[in-house]
Amino acid sequence: MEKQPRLLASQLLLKNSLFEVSLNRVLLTWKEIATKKKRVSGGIHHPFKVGFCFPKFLRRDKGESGTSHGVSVSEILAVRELDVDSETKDDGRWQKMPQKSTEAYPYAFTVSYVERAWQHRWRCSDVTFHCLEGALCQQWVQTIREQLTALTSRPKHLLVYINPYGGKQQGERIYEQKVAPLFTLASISTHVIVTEHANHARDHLRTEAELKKYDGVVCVGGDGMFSEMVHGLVSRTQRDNGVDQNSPEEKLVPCTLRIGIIPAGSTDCICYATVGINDPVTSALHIIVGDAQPMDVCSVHHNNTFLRYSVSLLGYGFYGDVLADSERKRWMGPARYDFSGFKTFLTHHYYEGTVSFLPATDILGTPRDKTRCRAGYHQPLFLLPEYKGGWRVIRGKFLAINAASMSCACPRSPKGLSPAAHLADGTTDLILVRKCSRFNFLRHLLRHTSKYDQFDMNFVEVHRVRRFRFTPRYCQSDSELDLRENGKRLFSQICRDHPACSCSPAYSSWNCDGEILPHAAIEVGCVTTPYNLLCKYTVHSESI
Ligand SMILES: CCCCCCCCCCCCC/C=C/[C@@H](O)[C@H](CO)NC(=O)CCCCCCCCCCCCCCC
Ligand SMILES: Nc1ncnc2c1ncn2[C@@H]1O[C@H](COP(=O)(O)OP(=O)(O)OP(=O)(O)O)[C@@H](O)[C@H]1O
Ligand SMILES: [Ca+2]
Repeated sequence: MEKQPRLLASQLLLKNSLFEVSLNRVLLTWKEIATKKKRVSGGIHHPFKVGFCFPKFLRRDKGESGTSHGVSVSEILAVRELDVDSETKDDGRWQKMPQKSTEAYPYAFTVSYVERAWQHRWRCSDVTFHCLEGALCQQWVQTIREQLTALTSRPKHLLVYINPYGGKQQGERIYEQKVAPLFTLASISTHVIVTEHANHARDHLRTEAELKKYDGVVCVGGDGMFSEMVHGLVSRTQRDNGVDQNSPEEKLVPCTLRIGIIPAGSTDCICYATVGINDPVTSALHIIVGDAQPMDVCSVHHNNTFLRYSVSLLGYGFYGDVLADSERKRWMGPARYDFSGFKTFLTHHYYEGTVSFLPATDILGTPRDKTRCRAGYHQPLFLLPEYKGGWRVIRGKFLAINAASMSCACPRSPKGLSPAAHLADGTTDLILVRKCSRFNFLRHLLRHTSKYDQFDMNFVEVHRVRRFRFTPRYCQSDSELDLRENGKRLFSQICRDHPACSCSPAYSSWNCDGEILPHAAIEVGCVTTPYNLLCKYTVHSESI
């Protein structure tokens, strides 16, 4: 790294030890100055004692002159002057300073910063430096504040929507107890809306919200809430730019606001697959430091009519049936998916139809790669010079047809439905699971929870695609495809007509990021758009 000119350097007291503290445009570092007489009790205050990974750029070396630490300026959350008198009043957190030290260093300031903890978790940590003079203390506070103000990617005003009914119905509590205090610490002003009904956030964003006042929007909830935000923002942007959403060929205009997710849902796959963990504090800290990550958005059409956008899973067959069944059991909370998953596994329905897809031949990388794409760990993608290939058509009987635009990693399956899917490459991984025995399907499902390859089975195939279409076999006319009206009627008719069909219904439903689509025949196009999530790392993908 290029050597940066020093902005400030002083000898300051940290707990009972003297440190050489230095600030440049990139790093704040503090290094213990060796003294003959070592401090007797308490140990120096250092936040990384208990085996944590170090923050970005942080080093802790123990050379001749003692321990040294560093934190990236981009991961400093706040700095504030401290009332030393109140600090030394024992609040259980700070130890009383020896009389000699407080007398000599009566001024202090505290720096709050991101500490990288275990398994992708981030935590907020504090370090307090004591100064000899008030002017020096103020100079440090002012200089660090100036550095933070210069970080233009950080949000200052956020519009927050809380779904009080998502997941375990803890959205409001999670926000008030874990997130709001961090936003206050980082001087972020918020306008908070607790939603009163489904689609409240979507409609407010689409029509009413004064978006100019905000640097980003935040949803506290699950994948369904995130989907509401995407629909509200994307629809508004297309309307404002005269883009016809009903045309499958139209290019989406990216919107300028970023969306942050505070996970408080049942699956939280969008948060988990991007950040690596579904942890509200981690997400809040990513939002504060202004991290961003573009992501793929698939638009789903039926007969030249726009249905929905999808950013994670479009699933027909197994995941569609699990969702349809689980919606009636919302009262069970997140456990509804396990219950309906078990039930759907036992019913073992397959669905006949035709899948046509346009393979993504102009990129390197396949769904069978061993690489993992999370924000911050992005594998660079390369454009191949020439685009070749046309549509491919596969007919068959499928237990599941899944299109994963990202890995879809979640606590149930930490590697996800398609572990090597990229976040922002304009493709989706199309996974076809053909009719097989219950035992084999169970083996396939179990592999989502282990290191074994779920695609390495002769009834499973996976293709990285730019577009795909699905037409169910018993699709007689387009008007007939309103599932809610015709699904049941067709089911009984087909069972009468095809006694060997094991009573599999003609249609399943599409699970589109946790919402049921009203049609079985769909056309899907995938594009990369900079709908940045605020809760991500800063590294941008080489998106196409
Ligand atoms: C035997 C254990 C096998 C476990 C296999 C686990 C694979 C789990 C893969 C999860 C993929 C989630 C994709 C994300 C979808 C989200 O856009 C959506 C909205 O939040 N969530 C769901 O649709 C929620 C979908 C939830 C699906 C849960 C499926 C549970 C299957 C349980 C099968 C039990 C068989 C037991 C036989 C003895
Ligand atoms: N105030 C509300 N009352 C009822 N439903 C709401 C309200 N606000 C939002 N919703 C709807 O609740 C549904 C579920 O929300 P959410 O995605 O937050 O939780 P989840 O379904 O439990 O989690 P996941 O999607 O991660 O599985 C969404 O479809 C959303 O439209
Ligand atoms: Ca993708």
